[in-house]
Amino acid sequence: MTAGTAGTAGEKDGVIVSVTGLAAAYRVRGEDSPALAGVDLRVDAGERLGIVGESGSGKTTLALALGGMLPRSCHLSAGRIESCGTTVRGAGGETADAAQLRALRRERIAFIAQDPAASLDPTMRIGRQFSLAMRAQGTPMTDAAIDEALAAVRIERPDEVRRLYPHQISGGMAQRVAIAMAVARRPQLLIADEPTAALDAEVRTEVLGLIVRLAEEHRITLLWVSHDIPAVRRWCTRAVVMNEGRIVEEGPVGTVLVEPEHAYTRQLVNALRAEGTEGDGR
Ligand SMILES: Nc1ncnc2c1ncn2[C@@H]1O[C@H](COP(=O)(O)OP(=O)(O)OP(=O)(O)O)[C@@H](O)[C@H]1O
Ligand code: NI
Repeated sequence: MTAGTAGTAGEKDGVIVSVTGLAAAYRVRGEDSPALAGVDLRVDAGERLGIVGESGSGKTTLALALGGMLPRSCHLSAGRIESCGTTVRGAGGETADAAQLRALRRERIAFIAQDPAASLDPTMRIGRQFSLAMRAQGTPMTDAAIDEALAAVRIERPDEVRRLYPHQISGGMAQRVAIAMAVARRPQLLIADEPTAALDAEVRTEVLGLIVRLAEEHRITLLWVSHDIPAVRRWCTRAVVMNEGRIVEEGPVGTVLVEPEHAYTRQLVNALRAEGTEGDGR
């Protein structure tokens, strides 16, 4: 539905995301299964926000809602979402229209999903899909510029990689290509949902560091959904902890993920201490 009040609103200075009272549920076999139960979230320009919390706590649902990317089975029952100046959902339930959402996703938000293979077209050479994606958003890139973007994510011999199909490169390299494409679009907001879950530990650390470096370099606000608390602590500026569809704790990473107040967060952090996996931030 479109209403006069929805659409591209005058963005308040420096506020990239503003969510209030957001409630969402998935329709499963005719029953509503709640996923978000009243979420308030504000993200300012230049922040790197980590969203952590146990599986099923609503992280992905929240991330998708920001870009109006939820599947049809999920409906929003309350709340307001403003992303990069677009009212994705107004408080009265009015939503941005398809053209506004397309513009938002093409020009201002980029999404890096968990599975790199899924975000690349298996039938097209890397260079061609890179070039088509850039042309689609009205900022075409030369092959030389694409090579530069690939080199920036530490792909050696980018001119060769550009000529390959996705199945001819490793998962780690495919993920780097996906990151290079997302960053080349120069979005205001980059949403990464467990972008490295499919990678081994060594590559994961490198790729995460790359995303953060590129986000800083190009002043891209980063929203990063992760189970990796030490990595969020190392690379994000602020963290929110979700539990059962709510944000139960938020603040600077040095507080929330080191000396948490909430019992649930403390349990997460203590579990890491017991495993001995925290400490060096990897
Ligand atoms: N497509 C779907 N259909 C039905 N229910 C869903 C769907 N996607 C998510 N859910 C449910 O909504 C709730 C929130 O899920 P969500 O995927 O947002 O959690 P998450 O924090 O991202 O979990 P994870 O860490 O496992 O990715 C969960 O109860 C989940 O089972
Ligand atoms: Ni998820």
